Amino acid sequence: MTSPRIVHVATSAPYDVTVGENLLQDVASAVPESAMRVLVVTAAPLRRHVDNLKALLDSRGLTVVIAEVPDAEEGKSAEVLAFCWGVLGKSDFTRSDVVIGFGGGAVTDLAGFVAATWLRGVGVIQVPTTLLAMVDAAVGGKTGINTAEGKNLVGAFHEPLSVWCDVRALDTLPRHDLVAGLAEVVKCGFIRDPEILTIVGENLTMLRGEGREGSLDDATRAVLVELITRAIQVKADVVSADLKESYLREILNYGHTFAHAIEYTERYQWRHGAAVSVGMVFVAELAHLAGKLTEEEVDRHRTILAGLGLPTTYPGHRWDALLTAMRRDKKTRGDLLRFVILNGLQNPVRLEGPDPAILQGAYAAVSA
Ligand SMILES: NC(=O)c1ccc[n+]([C@@H]2O[C@H](COP(=O)([O-])OP(=O)(O)OC[C@H]3O[C@@H](n4cnc5c(N)ncnc54)[C@H](O)[C@@H]3O)[C@@H](O)[C@H]2O)c1
Ligand SMILES: O=C(O)C(=O)C[C@@H](O)[C@H](O)[C@H](O)COP(=O)(O)O
Ligand SMILES: [Zn+2]
Repeated sequence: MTSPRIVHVATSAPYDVTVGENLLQDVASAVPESAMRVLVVTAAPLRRHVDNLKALLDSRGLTVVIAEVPDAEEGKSAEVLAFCWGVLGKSDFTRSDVVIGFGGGAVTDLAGFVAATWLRGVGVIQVPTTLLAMVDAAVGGKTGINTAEGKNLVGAFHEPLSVWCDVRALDTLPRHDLVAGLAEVVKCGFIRDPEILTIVGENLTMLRGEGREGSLDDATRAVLVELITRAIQVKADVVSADLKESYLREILNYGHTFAHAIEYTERYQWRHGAAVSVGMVFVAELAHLAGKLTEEEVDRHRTILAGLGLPTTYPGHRWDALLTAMRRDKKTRGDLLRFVILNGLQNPVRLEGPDPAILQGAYAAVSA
């Protein structure tokens, strides 16, 4: 890769997202001069990378505290949040100190919420290390945790100071996690950027990466850099126009009403991206039954997602549990379920209070 790609997020507190290689020195340099202490929130699989970052932060004379939290969704809990507050308190963190989120989307969601809540808000630098966190979770300032009742039910909008996507981190990412991240990339293709669908469609075998061992090859990395940059651009444009999700931002939730219900029902044993994949097929079917998408457009969802090796079906006979979870979705207003659907590709609209018969019909269409 020649030079890093930079996407600017033009909110009222603007920041840059950098996509490049070997960025740890840049991350260390991005900690503001005013900071004395840095809390790095991370999970066990990232230990080696974090040790390298710590050495760079140490050499800047910063006091570095590492909070290693339970991996994946287990880290997004009130107990783990309180653990991080305890670490910050015991280390005398002040408002000029900084949190770094170093890991997948679960870590960046938690780290962002730790920063949002400590002393009512300190700076956070996000260093996403999964594809999904690079293209989505670390960008846009949505932070939060899960509760016993559902996914992401508690959180805050708290934008990062900067975001650093080091694509070399993807060399150690398990193949199924890379593919899960592609679901959010494809989402950006369906809601806004058709070129994403073309690029993914032309490189399905390469992106699926069956039998791949070790580092990504240069060709795959180049395709990923293009897709990562495009997906971040979609998100940056949307959150720059509507940070707090008054309406437009809801389009980034395409497929998520059903997806979050799957994650909750499955006790978070499904990866978020895999659930989003099924969720997009569900809303595509819903849009078809509402007369907004053609059969061919629904098939395009299935072809591209299944072509990447992502799931497109979910077991039948779980409707009651799924519906209960969907009612807790943040787009719900009172008793009115609201879905983001497509009225033609790249034209997201809202479907409010759909007839229960078409909801059941869409479920039947994705049932295995
Ligand atoms: N805030 C937002 O806007 C937003 C957007 C999308 C998703 N999310 C959230 O993000 C989470 C999903 O994120 P995810 O898919 O990254 O899952 P994840 O954070 O659970 O990470 C998946 C696994 O990959 C490991 N890992 C991370 N980087 C690695 C690396 N470079 N090499 C090897 N292993 C590595 C993790 O430790 C974990 O075991 C969900 O909680 C979802 O709700 C938030
Ligand atoms: O940034 C957004 O806005 C999104 O909806 C992006 C989603 O991919 C992401 O999973 C987000 O965490 C969902 O948020 P929620 O508000 O539905 O919890
Ligand atoms: Zn998502």
